[in-house]
Amino acid sequence: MKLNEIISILPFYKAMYAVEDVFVNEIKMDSREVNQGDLFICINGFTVDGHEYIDQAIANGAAAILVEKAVDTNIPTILVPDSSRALAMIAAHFYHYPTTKFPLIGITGTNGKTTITYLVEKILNECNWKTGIIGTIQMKIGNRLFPVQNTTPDSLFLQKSFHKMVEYNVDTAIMEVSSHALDMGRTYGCDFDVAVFSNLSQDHLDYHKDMNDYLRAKSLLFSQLGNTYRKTHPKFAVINVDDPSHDMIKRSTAQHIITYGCNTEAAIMATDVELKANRTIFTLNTQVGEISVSSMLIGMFNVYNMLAAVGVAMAFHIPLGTIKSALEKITGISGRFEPVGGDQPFTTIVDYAHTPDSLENVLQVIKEFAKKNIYVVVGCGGDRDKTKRPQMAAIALKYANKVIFTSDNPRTEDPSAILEDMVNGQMEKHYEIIQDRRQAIYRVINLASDDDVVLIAGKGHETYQLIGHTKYQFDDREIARQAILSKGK
Ligand SMILES: CC(=O)N[C@H]1[C@@H](OP(=O)(O)OP(=O)(O)OC[C@H]2O[C@@H](n3ccc(=O)[nH]c3=O)[C@H](O)[C@@H]2O)O[C@H](CO)[C@@H](O)[C@@H]1O[C@H](C)C(=O)N[C@@H](C)C(=O)N[C@H](CCC(=O)O)C(=O)O
Ligand SMILES: Nc1ncnc2c1ncn2[C@@H]1O[C@H](COP(=O)(O)OP(=O)(O)OP(=O)(O)O)[C@@H](O)[C@H]1O
Ligand SMILES: N[C@H](CCC[C@H](N)C(=O)O)C(=O)O
Ligand SMILES: [Mg+2]
Repeated sequence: MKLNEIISILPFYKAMYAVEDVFVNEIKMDSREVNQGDLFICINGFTVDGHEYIDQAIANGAAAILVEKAVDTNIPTILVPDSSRALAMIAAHFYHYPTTKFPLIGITGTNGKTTITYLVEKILNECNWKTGIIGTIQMKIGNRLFPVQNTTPDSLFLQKSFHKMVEYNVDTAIMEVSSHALDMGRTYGCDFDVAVFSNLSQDHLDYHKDMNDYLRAKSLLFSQLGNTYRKTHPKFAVINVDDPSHDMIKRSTAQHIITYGCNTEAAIMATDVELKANRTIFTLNTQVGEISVSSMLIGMFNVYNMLAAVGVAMAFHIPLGTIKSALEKITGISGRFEPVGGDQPFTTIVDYAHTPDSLENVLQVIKEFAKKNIYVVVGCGGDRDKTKRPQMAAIALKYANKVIFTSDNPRTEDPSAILEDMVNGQMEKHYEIIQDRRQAIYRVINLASDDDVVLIAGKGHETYQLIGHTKYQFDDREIARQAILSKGK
């Protein structure tokens, strides 16, 4: 695309050097990835300032650069007030507004986003729709998998990926939308058709200044819903009305609302809920009828996740029978309440609970069904909300007979300082601290005997441990399996 066509969508800019005949091959925001003929967009990040890498981008062959600070260059340079915003608009334009070509579903909330994404995928696949997914575990286009660095990647990665989805002819795309992404504008330029709100509880107070600010960020998905009119079908906000924050979310959108819940009157409700150790049965009540559902997903929180997915299905007029058959086929979601092992006389569960609310939810389910002792291995991530550390520790101690506190992803923090934040001031003392996560898992598996339940929380599907800036190969499920095999040898 020609540079002057790319910048034609920007309301304000100042161009230095002639831009008329410059052809742009690709858009890049990382100087290390720039190739001959690319447009390099300088982003002032949290760690470094992209403007510092202009020379490298030029040496790699950049045809032009876009900046938000005056710089001295000898190639076509575009100066804008805000290069992150410009990047989002330019990326959408460069890739021909891919999200106007299929319905886009965005899912936000503190817990349940990944789970709901895969439930929605299953329902849509049941209708033989081709789907694309972007979220915590990976990007998935049809059956092709791609790694992602963030739950919601930056605007350039997003628009490029949606373009791939158009090429693959997806019928719809489903994505998790994190509060960070909304706050940083990674989803500017996305044309959402359905937005889901699952719940709000404490997390990310390292980034958001308080819970109100966190909620404000979440609400941006709903104010962004339907702000373009390229698509003709109606837009929907799917909202959990049992969550105390639902009202603020409702007030953030001018679009149609589909409510769901169990305790408050809603368009979609679950009644006669039977929570069993290996199954969840409920009556699904909707405005088009009711049907019974028997799911292999465990726990009340998964009833809510299923209702959210039903809300999305309702926005697309998917028949109840199809929804039921999809929900009943799902055996589980990677790293979410995932059983490990098989023949051992105790139960081992790996779960991605890394917030106080999710840990409490999962432990409530385990408490309900555990016949004997409950053992928990848990830690907290470094460079993340410190205030959740003592809360998660207290929750683990409240439900478990013994807790092994260990490292999660310490990142750049001292692992022993994170553990100190967790245990400092705890009244209950039935815990051990084993910083090395592998040893902690071996210890807990050795402790377990007949009919006990072991919960290994926090890392779920993750296949690495991030210590300092290094990613080490690490998978809780793999280590737990090895520990079970070697137990008693
Ligand atoms: C705090 C934060 O969100 N940081 C994100 C941000 O990184 P950053 O601002 O530090 O980037 P930077 O390293 O300063 O680089 C600035 C610019 O210089 C460029 N650069 C850099 C080096 C170089 O040699 N040349 C060069 O051009 C970079 O490409 C970039 O354009 O931009 C990066 C690229 O988009 C993100 O990957 C990164 O997410 C980091 C990894 C992260 O951990 N983010 C977390 C907090 C996050 O966003 N989490 C939410 C999920 C939360 C949840 O749901 O629980 C998420 O959506 O993932
Ligand atoms: N609706 C829910 N309410 C509370 N806890 C939940 C809910 N759904 C799942 N959980 C718990 O939260 C954990 C994470 O679930 P999931 O990965 O679906 O959430 P997420 O919102 O995608 O998380 P992330 O913010 O890391 O992307 C699960 O392993 C489970 O312990
Ligand atoms: N999306 C969450 C994931 C946390 C997972 C946990 N294992 C950790 O590293 O803290 C975050 O980036 O805060
Ligand atoms: Mg997720």
